[in-house]
Amino acid sequence: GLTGLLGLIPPPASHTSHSTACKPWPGLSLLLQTFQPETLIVTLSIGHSPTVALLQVYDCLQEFKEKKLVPATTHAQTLSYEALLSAHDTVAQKDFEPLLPPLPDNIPDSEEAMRIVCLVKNQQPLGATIKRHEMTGDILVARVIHGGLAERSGLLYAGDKLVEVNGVSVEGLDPEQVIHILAMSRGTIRFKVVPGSLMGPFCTYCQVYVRAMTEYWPQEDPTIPCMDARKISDLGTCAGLIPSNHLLKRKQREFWWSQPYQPHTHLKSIIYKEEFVGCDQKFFIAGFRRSMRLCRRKSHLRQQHAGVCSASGCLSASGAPYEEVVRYQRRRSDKHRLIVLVGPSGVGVNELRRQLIERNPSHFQSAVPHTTRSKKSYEMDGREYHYVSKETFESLMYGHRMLEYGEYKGHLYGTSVDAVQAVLDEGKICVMDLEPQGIQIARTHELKPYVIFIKPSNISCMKQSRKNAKIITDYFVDMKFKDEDLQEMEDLAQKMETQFGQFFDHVIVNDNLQDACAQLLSAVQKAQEEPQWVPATWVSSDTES
Ligand SMILES: Nc1ncnc2c1ncn2[C@@H]1O[C@H](COP(=O)(O)OP(=O)(O)OP(=O)(O)O)[C@@H](O)[C@H]1O
Repeated sequence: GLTGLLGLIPPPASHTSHSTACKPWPGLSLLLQTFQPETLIVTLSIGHSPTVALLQVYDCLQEFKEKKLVPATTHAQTLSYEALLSAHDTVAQKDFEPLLPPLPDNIPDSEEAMRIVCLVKNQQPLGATIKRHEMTGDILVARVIHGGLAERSGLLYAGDKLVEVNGVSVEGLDPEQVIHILAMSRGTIRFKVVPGSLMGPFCTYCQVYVRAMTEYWPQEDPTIPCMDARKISDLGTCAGLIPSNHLLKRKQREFWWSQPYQPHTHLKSIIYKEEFVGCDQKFFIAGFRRSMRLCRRKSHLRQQHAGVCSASGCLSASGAPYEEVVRYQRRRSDKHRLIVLVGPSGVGVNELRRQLIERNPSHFQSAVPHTTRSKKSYEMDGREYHYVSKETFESLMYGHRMLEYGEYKGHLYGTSVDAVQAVLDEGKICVMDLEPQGIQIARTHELKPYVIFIKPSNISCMKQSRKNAKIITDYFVDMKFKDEDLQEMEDLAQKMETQFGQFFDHVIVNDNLQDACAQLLSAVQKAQEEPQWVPATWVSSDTES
């Protein structure tokens, strides 16, 4: 300002007699630089030399510096209204704020909880640190530094998830890469953020996501505090709960059956052998033996007749009607998630599993089951089965290390957690066939199962597609499907969906085999590579360990 300018100018040698001050004065050039030529022209036009004129300007400025600013109202009274309005309009039409880009018109529903934050960065740091969430891989605001730009804006909080910076998605980026984008940005920086659970001082709630574990009709519930809860009553869907004055806010995620149809035409025809010839070597697929499959089916039927799926068995692990869920993104260094295929007998679970493994046996694999029956001459321990004593088998059972087990013709068969872990430890994707009652046991943070329900298409379609299909039974190795088999399959599928639908991460209708196989491959890839909703306990257990 004025004080600063005058501070730079040394006072002239003879301050009082301007008329004699014709010798060089260092302040002269500074004044000349500061004032517009027109100002000097006005001064010169009243008949002074340039130096004297500038000295007069200097004196005026000194005098002005001492004056206090007074309110302009009294002076303004003498001005005309036109002059005042014109001054107002001139100021009002000026753009003092930075111009922000317009919001896009087509913001999807899923972005309802997103916030667009624009900060103007002028040579100063943002005053916030970021970190990568250990499990989800999200980039989060870690700390907002007191007094910094971010804090003063009141728009960014610790725990907020960064989605985009200046239109660039940060998904999959390292914090260092995001910092680089920020460092390179000048002027307005536009963030797209999802508010985190640690919200700022203006938000007193924290948001929790839950998955409905049972059907619920709020209209019939006299104790419901908020009718909006209706929106999360669909079995298996996830919703955000905000225990605040709004009580409940919907954040519906259509993640159950959202996989797009991707036709695939390069699948090989059906092969019924356990041994396959790969590019240059033979490989063996375990877990497809007839006794194992029949034992599994028998155990399912037995459990059905015994009504094993009690009300609480179908709810969450804690028996609650809702289960808290979080978004989980598998990191490249993490083990793969277990892929569980579930479906009514004969629907094609084993056919699909076999085709998937056959496509890439070095990537997909079955777990080798255990049995108490003795090894046959052509079998190898650890290839068809792990052959163990009844005592060993039972200790695995009672130690809750068996994901499924059953008895067939006096022998025990089952698949252990350790057998699945062995596949995952090799860096492969373990694909297993499980009766729905076993899903609860498999739902642990160590296996993080992704459950795919294989559903039959309608009976008339299946009559066509299953013309040459064969089912295995207790008495015949290969038997054609009868109409009642197809009907039974459809009925069982419906029951499974009703009782266990909350556990299904994805559903594939097995009509055309090649299409179903392509859908399976795509779902398995997404399960490993894209963020998915998982029980919150799976993620917190990992953080603690
Ligand atoms: N989409 C399809 N189109 C035609 N045939 C199919 C299709 N899916 C499966 N099949 C055939 O149906 C028969 C039964 O399939 P699969 O053996 O996979 O049944 P499953 O679901 O594993 O039942 P199980 O409980 O008996 O083991 C097989 O002959 C298989 O090739």
